[in-house]
Amino acid sequence: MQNRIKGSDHMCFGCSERNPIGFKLKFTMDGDICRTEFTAGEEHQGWNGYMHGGLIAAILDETMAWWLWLKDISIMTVEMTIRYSLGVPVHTRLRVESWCEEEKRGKLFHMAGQIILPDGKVAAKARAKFMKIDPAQF
Ligand SMILES: CCCCCCCC(=O)SCCNC(=O)CCNC(=O)[C@H](O)C(C)(C)COP(=O)(O)OP(=O)(O)OC[C@H]1O[C@@H](n2cnc3c(N)ncnc32)[C@H](O)[C@@H]1OP(=O)(O)O
Repeated sequence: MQNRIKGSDHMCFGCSERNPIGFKLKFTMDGDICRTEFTAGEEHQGWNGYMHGGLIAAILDETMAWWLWLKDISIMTVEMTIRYSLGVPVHTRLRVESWCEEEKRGKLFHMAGQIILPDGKVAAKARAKFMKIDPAQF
């Protein structure tokens, strides 16, 4: 899976440059925080003017996953909850960040992530568990 994710033929909805309908997110590690930025368009709406909640979940999922991928840890999401505190407006530059809260036996990672509006308010916060997997099995 690692090669498929990082190789030139991967089609990940979150991060592939080749996926025509994907987010095409790019990630950097800033100390122990994984960061990306995103601006939602009309096509990402749920309620008029606001981003769809399922797509917000996808961005948070991807950003938490990349904290682990950037450390060469192959994982899959096994659980996620999200607190949606504020609507996420379209056509607005969003900051997204993730971090690790706890690692259990090197196999289960308790992660967190959040979407921050330009005024610094947290619009959505996720907590999720990621399980280490053997990439050869996928
Ligand atoms: C660049 C990266 C982008 C990637 C995209 C972003 C990430 C994603 O969205 S991944 C896609 C969504 N996730 C999935 O499709 C995962 C589907 N799940 C699976 O395939 C399997 O459950 C898999 C492979 C992860 C684990 O299967 P398996 O090895 O059989 O695990 P299983 O035996 O059930 O559990 C192993 C251990 O973890 C524990 N566990 C499982 N789930 C949880 C959980 N949610 N919380 C706590 N513990 C858990 C089990 O209790 C068990 O514990 P123990 O070893 O002590 O008995």
